[in-house]
Amino acid sequence: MGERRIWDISQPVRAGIPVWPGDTAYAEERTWSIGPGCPVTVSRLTLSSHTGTHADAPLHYAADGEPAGALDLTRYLGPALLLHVRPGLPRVEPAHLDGRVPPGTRRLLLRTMGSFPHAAWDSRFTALAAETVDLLAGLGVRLIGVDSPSLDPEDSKTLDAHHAVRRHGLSILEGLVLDGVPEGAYELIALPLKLATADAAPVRAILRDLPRQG
Ligand SMILES: Nc1ccccc1C(=O)C[C@H](N)C(=O)O
Ligand SMILES: [Zn+2]
Ligand SMILES: [Zn+2]
Repeated sequence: MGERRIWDISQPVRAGIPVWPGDTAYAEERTWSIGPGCPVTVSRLTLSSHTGTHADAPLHYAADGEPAGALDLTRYLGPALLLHVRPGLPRVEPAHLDGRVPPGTRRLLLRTMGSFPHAAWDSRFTALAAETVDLLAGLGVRLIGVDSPSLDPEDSKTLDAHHAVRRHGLSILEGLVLDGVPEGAYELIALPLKLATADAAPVRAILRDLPRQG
């Protein structure tokens, strides 16, 4: 039985990782370094709750929303469908997914980029129309994952897509790296760090090919 391929769909978190304009830059300082009388390397990490590939908690977009430590883990582990949409769209509209999401799809990942902008922040990322969130919830989708850094446009003040997610009680992954991953069905594993009271948490997101039938 061959090993099932693992697709690493996570951003490398490192000094200089592009972050949301004005957000906390990632920093890593050595608080201990291996040397005479010191057997270890230890680091202090400074980062935003939304650094890299992460899961939003409802607390991020609702003051009374649950924090990252309370997220339902079943959302972040299990069968998922990956679909590509044309790069450069301002928003994914219902028509872009017409007939492509089988009813009963629980986890839907959308690749909206031609290639992930690892080197620099790109403000022109693709958002989701609130109507698309409504459509997906109606089909049974319970987790939406995107390569974009947000479900809403960078300058949004109303967060229409996030609030549609809130209304339907859906889960969110943002900042996925989906370059080179073909459309299709996979097993998603992307468990949020148990940051008990935070508004979001980093994940190590991977896809695994499904077991061969028969
Ligand atoms: N750091 C921020 C500061 C202000 C407003 C948004 C952000 C975000 O990171 C967006 C977030 N990833 C989101 O879930 O939409
Ligand atoms: Zn976020
Ligand atoms: Zn978000």
